[in-house]
Amino acid sequence: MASERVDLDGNLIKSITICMIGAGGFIGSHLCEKLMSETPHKVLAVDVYNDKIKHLLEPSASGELPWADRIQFHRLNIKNDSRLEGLIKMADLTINLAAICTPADYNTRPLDTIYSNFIDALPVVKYCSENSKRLIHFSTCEVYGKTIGCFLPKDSPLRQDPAYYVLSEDASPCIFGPIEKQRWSYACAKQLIERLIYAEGAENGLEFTIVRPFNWIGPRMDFIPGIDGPSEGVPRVLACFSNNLLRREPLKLVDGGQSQRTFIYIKDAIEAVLLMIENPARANGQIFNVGNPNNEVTVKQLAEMMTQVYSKVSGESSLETPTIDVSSKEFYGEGYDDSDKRIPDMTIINRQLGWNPKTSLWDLLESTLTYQHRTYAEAIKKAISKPVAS
Ligand SMILES: NC(=O)c1ccc[n+]([C@@H]2O[C@H](COP(=O)([O-])OP(=O)(O)OC[C@H]3O[C@@H](n4cnc5c(N)ncnc54)[C@H](O)[C@@H]3O)[C@@H](O)[C@H]2O)c1
Ligand SMILES: O=C(O)[C@H]1O[C@H](OP(=O)(O)OP(=O)(O)OC[C@H]2O[C@@H](n3ccc(=O)[nH]c3=O)[C@H](O)[C@@H]2O)[C@H](O)[C@@H](O)[C@@H]1O
Repeated sequence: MASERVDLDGNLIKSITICMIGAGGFIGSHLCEKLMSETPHKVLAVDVYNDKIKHLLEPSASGELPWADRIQFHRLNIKNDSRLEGLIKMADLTINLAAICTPADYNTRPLDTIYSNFIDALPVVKYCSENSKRLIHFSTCEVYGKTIGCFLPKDSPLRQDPAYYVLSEDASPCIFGPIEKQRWSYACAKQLIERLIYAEGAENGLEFTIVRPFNWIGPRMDFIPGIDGPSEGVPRVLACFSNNLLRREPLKLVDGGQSQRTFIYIKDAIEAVLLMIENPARANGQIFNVGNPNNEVTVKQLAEMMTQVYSKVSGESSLETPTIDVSSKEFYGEGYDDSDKRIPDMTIINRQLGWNPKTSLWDLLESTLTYQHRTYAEAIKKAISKPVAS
């Protein structure tokens, strides 16, 4: 099967070795799964954790692990480990996913956020450039910040004009709030590393691709507080709302849940990444939005849909008051701010890779919440029934 695979231009795809940094996270775990089950490529998986890829590293009960010789886990922190350059040299391609990327951290741990997203990524870029290795770097749709439209008067008809809100890689400006709104520490660090990578390409010939994910969601995203993550931790919205539904608590709508997002199923997004990996001639030198413009909702609508879907998959009735409003200051603390709306322009990824997302929001929530229920419902029940220590 594997030897007959061809790229978008009809050329045979050669097997390569990929150094994947942050392979133990949400996106990394899905990308490793895809590479193991559908391609002949080898992965040097780098992370400080491997819980989310354990099933790919250890034989199942039947003793089978068909890709055992194609994936190796290297537990290391890229902040301070001299083995990193050796791993990048051994690989044909490096994919960097490592980052602090949960909004609750941006305003409360701004230094860690900036170091993680800019300083810690510097050696990765440097080693790729010096050793003439290809780099796929994960940035974010947050580099666009706010839309131009949100600065127009509330009743301006221009707010309905896509020119004022669709986010295009080669045309949209990056609009952040003031420095005291530390929310933007993440977006700003990601923007600077994008500019550095772009400059390495322009001045030193680095072969790079930059990915800007737009709210990729699915199984294994983040953690459920108190079950497989800290009780006081605040994950991204999918896990926050899943946690509320599992515990039969109202879902918290930050500032009324009026912000808009487009959500894409992780499995659709991973197809796009695989196309980038296997079509370097079409992906090098490009910045790609990867999202699903058809799946736009306000956060409030997301909460309502998740409540309905969870009721269907769990068989439990929903609460009489399924949501409550909470201020951003109360929920995230001082210095929070928000992106108002995020619609990706798909022109470049369509043209270069012919890729389009497939899964509707309802369908992706149904498979994701089925997973959440199956994985966590029992553990939550046990945790809730434990007597609280006095
Ligand atoms: N999930 C999304 O929708 C989304 C959206 C925009 C951008 N991104 C970007 O994609 C990348 C991956 O996101 P994710 O959702 O998989 O996040 P994640 O937190 O699940 O994964 C990141 C992984 O990187 C590892 N890591 C962090 N610092 C490290 C270090 N110093 N050394 C070694 N490993 C380290 C973490 O342990 C974690 O496993 C990030 O760069 C993020 O900014 C993701
Ligand atoms: O996923 C992305 O594309 C990018 O955006 C995310 O940022 P954001 O979408 O703001 O993060 P979420 O935590 O998923 O929040 C989405 C929205 O839901 C709201 N929210 C979150 C949690 C909650 O319980 N209630 C609630 O109303 C937030 O205020 C925000 O408006 C993160 O910054 C990154 O993972 C990533 O770079």
